[in-house]
Amino acid sequence: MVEGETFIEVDGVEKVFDVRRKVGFMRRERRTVRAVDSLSFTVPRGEMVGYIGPNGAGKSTTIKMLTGILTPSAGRLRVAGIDPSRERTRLAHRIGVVFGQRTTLWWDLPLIDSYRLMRRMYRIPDRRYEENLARCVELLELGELLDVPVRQLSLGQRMRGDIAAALLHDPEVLYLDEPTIGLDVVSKVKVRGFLRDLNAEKGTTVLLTTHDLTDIEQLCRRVMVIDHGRLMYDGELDGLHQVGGGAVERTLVVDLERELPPLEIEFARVVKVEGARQWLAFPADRSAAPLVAAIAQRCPLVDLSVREPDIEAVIARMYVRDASVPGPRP
Ligand SMILES: Nc1ncnc2c1ncn2[C@@H]1O[C@H](COP(=O)(O)OP(=O)(O)OP(=O)(O)O)[C@@H](O)[C@H]1O
Repeated sequence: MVEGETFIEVDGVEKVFDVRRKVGFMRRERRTVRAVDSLSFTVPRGEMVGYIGPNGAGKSTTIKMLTGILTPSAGRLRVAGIDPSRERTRLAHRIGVVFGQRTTLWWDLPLIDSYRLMRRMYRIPDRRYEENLARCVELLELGELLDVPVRQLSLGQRMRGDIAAALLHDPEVLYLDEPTIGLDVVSKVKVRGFLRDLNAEKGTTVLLTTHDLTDIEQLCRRVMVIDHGRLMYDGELDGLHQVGGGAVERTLVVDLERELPPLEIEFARVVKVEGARQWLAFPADRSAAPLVAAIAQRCPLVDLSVREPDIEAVIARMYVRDASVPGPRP
């Protein structure tokens, strides 16, 4: 398969769960949940795509079908030409998965022991294992952590350890489910930088699920939005920002040296004031730097932070959008 060729193919895929719920002492009610509904998209080899949506939208279910953990109720699914649920083991050698909220590492063992076990499980040739491990250790700064039991690692360290584990066998595609959840700013920057380099150097196809729009902004040109199991949007991130007729906003929170009336600054508006603290909303596609500079000219700043719009806010806007919004790609 060559670069640019379709690597992931999802065609009219559905996933319906049968759920039984206890409603009385003896009675159980049966109902079905359509977690994924008429889902179709393709991803070419080497692309990094954001896959976003509110809680319960169907993202994890999609990823589980792409890895072969779940079988679709209907439709056709192929990854590298393989039907995941039929040939899960064969596919496992070609994919890597990171679930941010769970670890694939052995909790009580030092990190390096998990890697050694994976080397055996995937039968990774010695040279490839050594090279990939060395690369991950260097770029993800794992050197000091290799002999530490996983349970003693911080969340950010553990996440970097998990990403390395998913890459030791050189997967052609990496599924990332919330890889930066709960990480501090420094760890987020490290993880994003690593993923960007991985994609650029190795051409790894990446499907990234996240609630953090900055992950998407910094890594993906294309974004797919899913809600109630259906694809609501598939296109450039910039297009998503315009959805709903107005750009999504970020918020600059400033602690001023003294209390002031709401600041009046071009392209920003004060949305809240509490003592010397003010919240200024500004378009998400503009830099905060000139805004900070303009405020600092009026009053010295004690502290500041920028809050990103969350995915829910972006999607909420999609429901009030006009008919001109681009729909799913053909
Ligand atoms: N094994 C299951 N049995 C029954 N219902 C399920 C199962 N797995 C998922 N669901 C339901 O399917 C829907 C989609 O769930 P899914 O976990 O795919 O959403 P998600 O977009 O990943 O959400 P989140 O952002 O909260 O992780 C939800 O209504 C969920 O309750």
